[in-house]
Amino acid sequence: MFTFQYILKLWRDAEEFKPERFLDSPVDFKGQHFQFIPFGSGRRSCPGSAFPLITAELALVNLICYFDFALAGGARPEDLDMTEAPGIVTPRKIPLLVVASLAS
Ligand code: HEM
Repeated sequence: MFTFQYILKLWRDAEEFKPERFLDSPVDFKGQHFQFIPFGSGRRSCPGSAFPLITAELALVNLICYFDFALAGGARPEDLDMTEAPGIVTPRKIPLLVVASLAS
């Protein structure tokens, strides 16, 4: 049974925003590594996973290409509170406020 406490043990500094933890990591999303299974695992895993992988990348690339982003109110990345709220899609407890401006 996956509990939040169990997941905290699987990741170092689990509650900190460290996307670089995935760089050069053997952990991937394809259902073999149970600490990270966004599309489930096994025979009932998501058959549609290819679609969001491509479209999410496309959307993200377009946002990064056309906008500059800054944290609202001059907040610093290291001060972000990454606490999660309960829910099916694991929302943030405190909303992330960013200011987007057209890239120069
Ligand atoms: C970011 C997008 C998506 C995420 C995170 C996601 C995630 C998941 C997860 C976690 C499951 C349950 C797997 C399990 O029970 O072990 C699932 C099942 C499923 N997903 Fe997705 N999914 C996404 C998009 C899609 C899309 C775009 C489609 C179809 C075009 C799709 C079709 C399905 C179907 C049919 C199942 C049921 C599979 C079964 O029970 O055999 N999903 N998905």
